[in-house]
Parts: sequence; structure tokens; C-alpha cells
Amino acid sequence: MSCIHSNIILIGMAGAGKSTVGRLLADRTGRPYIDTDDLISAAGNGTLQDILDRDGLASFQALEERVLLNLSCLNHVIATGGSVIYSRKGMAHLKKIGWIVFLDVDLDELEKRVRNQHSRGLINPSGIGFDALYRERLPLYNTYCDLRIRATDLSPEEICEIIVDRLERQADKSPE
Ligand SMILES: Nc1ncnc2c1ncn2[C@@H]1O[C@H](COP(=O)(O)OP(=O)(O)OP(=O)(O)O)[C@@H](O)[C@H]1O
Ligand SMILES: O=C(O)C1=C[C@@H](O)[C@@H](O)[C@H](O)C1
Ligand SMILES: [Mg+2]
Repeated sequence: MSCIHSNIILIGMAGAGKSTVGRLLADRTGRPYIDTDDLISAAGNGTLQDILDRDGLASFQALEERVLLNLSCLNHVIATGGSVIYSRKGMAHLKKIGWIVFLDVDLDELEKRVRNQHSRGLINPSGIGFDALYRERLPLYNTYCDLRIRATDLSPEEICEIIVDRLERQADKSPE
């Protein structure tokens, strides 16, 4: 989908900076900001880890899918949870309503940022280590994205400017 009038949707691993960049990008582009993790927390009455511990993985993923399918906004910035790529239906819906940007951060940097792997509601269906989880997910993030940003050595502000620049170039190309 064209990015001009649609949502800008950030995907990537836990710790990639989706929420940090998402808030900046919302301010910079004057779009409202939504974080699907907040919607899951509200719908599930607890932190992500509470919901996982209380209801189990399958229920968490069903709730996440419902949250994604219920998104009907336009022109928002949407930060997602790292696990959205496990929902085929959810991702098909996101592709319809927005322009998907993958924040691609190297494993070494993610490991430095994600210290609380066992309490942050990490979705790990195969029960593997963080490095294997990264390798399992990488092809999925790449498959679903419209734009990939190699974000490892960039500040949130620099990432935000790259996205804005792409948006503006897209706007220049569109017919009146
Ligand atoms: N570009 C960046 N450079 C350095 N640190 C960053 C960058 N972006 C985010 N961070 C830091 O990394 C951590 C994780 O960021 P953030 O919560 O935005 O990630 P996320 O992708 O939303 O993760 P999750 O999937 O868990 O919601 C935070 O401590 C944040 O300050
Ligand atoms: O990457 C993940 O599996 C997730 C990380 C959490 O921060 C949340 O975004 C959500 O629980 C999924
Ligand atoms: Mg986040």
C-alpha cells in the first residue's frame, strides 16, 4: 500500500525501537500513535507477562490476533509487538491498512537492549534461545515489510528522519 494516507506500521524484534521511534514519528508527522502492546494489555487486563502467565501462549496469540484484526484507523503510527509476524491473518490485515517498516537491528545490539527476556512477555512458540528466535523471525520480518531500515547504528531521531524522507519522496511521486 502507498504510505501517504495510510498508517505507518513498525515491526521488528523486541528491543528494535518500535515504540521509541513510533512516538517520535507520530510527533514528527502529526499522526496519532498506537502501540498494539498497550491494546493487548488493556484487553487482557494486565501486563503482557501477566497475560502469558495467566492464560498461556495460545490465548495470548489469539488475543494479539484479535487486536490486530480490530485495527481500523487511518493515518496513525502503529508500533507493534515483536510477535505480530506469527499471525498470518493479522499481518495480511496490517498489509491492507498500512505501510510496513521493519527496524532491522543486529542480534548483538538487541541482546544488549533486551535484558529482561523472561519478564517482558516475549513470545517464543518454539521455546528457543533469543539468538535462535532472532534467526527464526528474520525471514518473516523481511517477507512482510515494505521498507527495511538497517537501524543498528542509528539513533531514534535518525531512523525517524529516514522514514519521513521516504514518506515525502512517496508524496512527490503521487498524482495530484
Ligand atoms: N535507535 C536506538 N538506539 C539505541 N537505543 C535504542 C534505540 N531505539 C530504542 N532504544 C532503546 O532500546 C530499548 C527498547 O526500545 P523499545 O521499547 O522502543 O523497543 P520495541 O521495539 O518497542 O520493543 P518491544 O517489542 O519489546 O515492544 C529501550 O531502552 C530504548 O531506549
Ligand atoms: O518480541 C516479542 O515476542 C514480544 C516482545 C514484547 O515486548 C511484546 O512486544 C510482546 O509481548 C511480544
Ligand atoms: Mg514496544
